[in-house]
Amino acid sequence: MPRQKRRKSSGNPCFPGGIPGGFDVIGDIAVVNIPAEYEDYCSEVAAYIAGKRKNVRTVLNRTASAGSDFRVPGFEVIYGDPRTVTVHRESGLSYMVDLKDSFFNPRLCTERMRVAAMVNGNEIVLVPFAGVGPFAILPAKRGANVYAVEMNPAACGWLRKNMELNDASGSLEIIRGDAHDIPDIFSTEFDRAIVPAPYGFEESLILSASCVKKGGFIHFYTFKRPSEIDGLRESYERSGFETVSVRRCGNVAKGVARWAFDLRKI
Ligand SMILES: C[S@@+](CC[C@H](N)C(=O)[O-])C[C@H]1O[C@@H](n2cnc3c(N)ncnc32)[C@H](O)[C@@H]1O
Repeated sequence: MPRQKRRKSSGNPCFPGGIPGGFDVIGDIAVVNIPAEYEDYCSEVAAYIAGKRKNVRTVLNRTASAGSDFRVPGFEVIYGDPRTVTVHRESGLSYMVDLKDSFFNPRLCTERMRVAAMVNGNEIVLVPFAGVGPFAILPAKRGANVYAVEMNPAACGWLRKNMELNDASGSLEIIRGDAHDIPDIFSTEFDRAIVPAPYGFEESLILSASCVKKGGFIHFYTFKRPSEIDGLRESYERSGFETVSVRRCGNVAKGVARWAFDLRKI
């Protein structure tokens, strides 16, 4: 049930510069992470968001960080319909997701388009950590044969649903499994791997790349401080990768950003 307003206030007392940390809109659900010092203002935050984004029917506040293996945070409903299932539209495709059981990050939309634009229709592409499918379905729609690996059974269910919703069934195979087992699962030599690894999964670069052919590409996502990037590039080179490009794509914590490394296996 929507949470009761704890404190009455007039006007908009909190956010002359916007809500700290901002908010995400996934389909018609807004997700916010209200800092402790503002927790008395949940109703005002929700009303502010709903006033700014007219398509929003529900506002969820994160109550626990996405610490689990499946990267799913805890939520409380602070505005509107008490529900967590929605359909998000991105790059002409639809993604259905239940935010209480599966991860989805709308902030990576541009990044997904950037990478998918590099994929040729005849490629075989590996996508570990596929979630509900945004990194996997886009290249499948470009005609590539995509193998998506995801460990969360609920996310696999949504991935299947989204594959059908977007008419990508002919070019996408879903493997429910642990990305650590990739070298044992596949004997395929992939042309490309798109690896949106969760925080701390550095080993998934080498594991995924072991199934990519020489000259093939790996798009690897990692969370680092800017001062670590030159050293990382050198360590990737020592491990047999050429860094084609590296770009920063979003801050995740104070001083820490998400980085996309486009690597070529030498
Ligand atoms: C950072 S999210 C990326 C999800 C998706 N690619 C996206 O952009 O929305 C990580 C995903 O990896 C999955 N995951 C976590 N550990 C895994 C593992 N060892 N093997 C396979 N999938 C895993 C989680 O369930 C989650 O869906």
